[in-house]
Amino acid sequence: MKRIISTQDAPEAVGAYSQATTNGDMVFTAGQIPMTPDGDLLDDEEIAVQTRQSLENVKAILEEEGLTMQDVLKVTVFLDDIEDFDEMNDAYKEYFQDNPPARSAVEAGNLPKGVGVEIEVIASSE
Ligand SMILES: C=C(N)C(=O)O
Repeated sequence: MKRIISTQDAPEAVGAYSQATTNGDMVFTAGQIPMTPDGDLLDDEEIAVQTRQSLENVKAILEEEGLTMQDVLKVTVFLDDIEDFDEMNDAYKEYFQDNPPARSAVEAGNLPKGVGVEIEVIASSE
């Protein structure tokens, strides 16, 4: 059965979605943008900073469900500008050093709130 995951350690949704959902096994996070849990938008920060905040939000949501970044199976990274790929990737590596999950990284352009990056993951407790 679908269950909503919610934590105050990640920013509230900026639209009509939940921070994450689970069926008790798989966890699907919403795309996390570089916004602090207090609601401060880091859209003017460099892409490395935006990437780290997005991944900190992912981490907090997973922790709410008792999972860690090691439990992530798949990541999708949406970039406003694919030219930011290398900078994003360098910051990203800090969170996934060994046995990194599968990942897709694409230029989406015009991300919500004018941010440079949005990151969503699928994780599993199994
Ligand atoms: C930021 C989002 N994840 C959204 O608007 O769907």
